[in-house]
Amino acid sequence: MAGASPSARAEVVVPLDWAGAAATVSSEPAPPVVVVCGPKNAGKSTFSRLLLNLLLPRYGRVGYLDTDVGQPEFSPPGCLSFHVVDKAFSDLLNPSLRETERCCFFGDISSKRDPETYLNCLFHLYDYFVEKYRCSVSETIPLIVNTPGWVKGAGFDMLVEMLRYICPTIVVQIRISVQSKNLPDGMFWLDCGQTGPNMINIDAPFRDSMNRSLLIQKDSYGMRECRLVEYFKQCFPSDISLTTNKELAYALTSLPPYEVSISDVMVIHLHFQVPRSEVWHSLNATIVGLAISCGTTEAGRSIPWCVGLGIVRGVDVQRGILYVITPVPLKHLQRVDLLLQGLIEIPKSLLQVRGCVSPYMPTNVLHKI
Ligand SMILES: Nc1ncnc2c1ncn2[C@@H]1O[C@H](COP(=O)(O)OP(=O)(O)OP(=O)(O)O)[C@@H](O)[C@H]1O
Repeated sequence: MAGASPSARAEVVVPLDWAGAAATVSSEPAPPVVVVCGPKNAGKSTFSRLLLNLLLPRYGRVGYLDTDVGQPEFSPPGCLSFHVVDKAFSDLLNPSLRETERCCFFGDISSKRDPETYLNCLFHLYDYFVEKYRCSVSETIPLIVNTPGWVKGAGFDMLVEMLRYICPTIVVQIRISVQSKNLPDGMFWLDCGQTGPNMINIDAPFRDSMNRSLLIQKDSYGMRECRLVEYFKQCFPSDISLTTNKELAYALTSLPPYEVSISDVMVIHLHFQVPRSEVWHSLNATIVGLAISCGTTEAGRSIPWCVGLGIVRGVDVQRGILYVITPVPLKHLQRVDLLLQGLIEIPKSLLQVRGCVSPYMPTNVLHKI
């Protein structure tokens, strides 16, 4: 299939080396821990989906560690998450929201701003996987770790840290024809002489007539917006038709919000500081991570688990109440004691609806409740 043109992209292309790599991984004697890495848009997510579909019939359940905060596979933007998947992908080309087993809200679309916290979230999720799915033979499941496409500079350093921590049994590296954009060949994260995992190199799926990789650029901004729109659509039963963003914006406006007493929650600003007197106002018309505080782990980390996202659609400082819209079920919300504010914004398409004053702006937030 080398030489396939990207115009065929409505259907997944499975080059021979991809099929071979997936077959090798799925025939490993023990459930593998596979890290998929390579430059941006090389096909890491697509290959990971293909691999997951191949592992499922044998294992029944496959763990998936979603580490790309810009374009997560199963969660809204800003999250790192761990999933146990038991249903194959019917669409290999597009991500789909699924319930997470564990999620950390990093609150930004790139790890650049705070690599240390990013890595701590990732290690925390991996520790969870190991504790729950590697300690007892009967529970053991394979794991796919799809990594971000930032493979140079600090992005490379983070990938090295990630690989050293996870110690995968297989690394699948996707390479493109511009060698300078690829990761180094071989076990680049290990010191000389150390033994490592099985390495498999495959090529990006599309090539031009000169055999150069053709990368399909994605509309990352648009995809993030869609992700958030899809996420907040879950506030409504699936049989309610919300085909346009305008319909969704109206529906969100008329949805009775949860009332959260300010005294019951603590606010953590993840990537900036806010003067004490402005903390509550700063939440208005923002997306927050709804999280549950936890004690410090054995590894010395205290990263709260996030149960989902919410839109703070109003703040009544005098009554000490926040008004929050979220699709998170009440049983999980009852345990939430932290609001994590990052830099994930309400999609513009929900804020700037023609013929409708934005439901989230401060002057207009409370009177419809
Ligand atoms: N085998 C394939 N067949 C058809 N389309 C593909 C294939 N692989 C990738 N694509 C398309 O190429 C684009 C990039 O692929 P993908 O999202 O899998 O790359 P990625 O390496 O995960 O990107 P990122 O670095 O942004 O996470 C997507 O639009 C995807 O649908």
